[in-house]
Amino acid sequence: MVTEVKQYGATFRLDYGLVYWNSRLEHEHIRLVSLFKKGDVICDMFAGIGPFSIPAGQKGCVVYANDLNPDSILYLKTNAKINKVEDYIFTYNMDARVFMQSLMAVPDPETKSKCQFVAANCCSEEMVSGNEHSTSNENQNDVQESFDGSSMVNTSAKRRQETSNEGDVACQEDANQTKKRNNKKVKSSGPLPVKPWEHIDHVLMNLPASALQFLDCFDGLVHKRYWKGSLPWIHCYCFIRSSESEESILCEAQNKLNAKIAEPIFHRVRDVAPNKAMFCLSFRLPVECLKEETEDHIRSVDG
Ligand SMILES: C[S@@+](CC[C@H](N)C(=O)[O-])C[C@H]1O[C@@H](n2cnc3c(N)ncnc32)[C@H](O)[C@@H]1O
Repeated sequence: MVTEVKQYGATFRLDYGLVYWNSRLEHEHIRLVSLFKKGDVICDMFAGIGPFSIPAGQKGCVVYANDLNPDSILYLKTNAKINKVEDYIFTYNMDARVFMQSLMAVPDPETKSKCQFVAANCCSEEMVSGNEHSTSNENQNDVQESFDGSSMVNTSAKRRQETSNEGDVACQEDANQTKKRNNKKVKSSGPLPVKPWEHIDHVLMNLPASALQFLDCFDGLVHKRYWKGSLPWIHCYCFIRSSESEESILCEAQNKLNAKIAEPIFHRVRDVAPNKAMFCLSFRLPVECLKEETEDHIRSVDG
């Protein structure tokens, strides 16, 4: 049965028989979205019908939202329209691991001509001065679920400060750069372009029964050479049973990442059974997870 529910001013249409919905997560949805800033790039690996993605879009974040269930994606698209944030939310229907790998793949120069064609069809009027993809305002959403790289170039939010490859990727953005960026004149009301392989602010992993198992996809996912600014926050949901501890979960996460997590934050979301609670483990992606390019790869990508 199709029904509508409201959370923090957003409306969600859904069919309980076809998609996941849990009203008891409302506080958690609000808590996490309150961490996002306007213009942030969000990657929602297990988006469902959008209880994180929709309010993030309402905040002016650009969201790459994925779910394996095609019905979830249908309702997510519907909900993006109902809440008038379809320009900010880009939907994908695939396994979360494949989604992340595709999203973070640096486009190959061999596909460049195709990329430019896609860019010409999708780019919302370009937005900021000096953007080499400046073009028309048509069919902005036609590039959803396309992973040829340039679709991403033209579908998202804010510009990042340029940092040298040797620079400290984990450092905070320079305040002046942020101010300059915010002062740029925006012709369109939609989001500004971003390349996800250059910057993502937050990755959401709300699949508590198995999200930890997906952390291995971050090992070597981010290309050090192309990344700009701070490394992303990963918010990975999990269950902790009475036989387990935060330390054992952290150990599991680190094993999957193949890197040590500095300053992990465990947030208790709710008790789901007498001996089982849902937690959110948040941490910055460790620098050790970054991929160093080989000389051959650099030559091939740079042409
Ligand atoms: C617990 S629900 C969370 C949905 C939403 N984020 C929320 O907070 O309500 C997990 C979602 O992950 C999706 N899912 C399960 N396995 C997946 C996979 N391998 N890749 C992508 N999505 C998956 C399910 O279809 C479901 O919508």
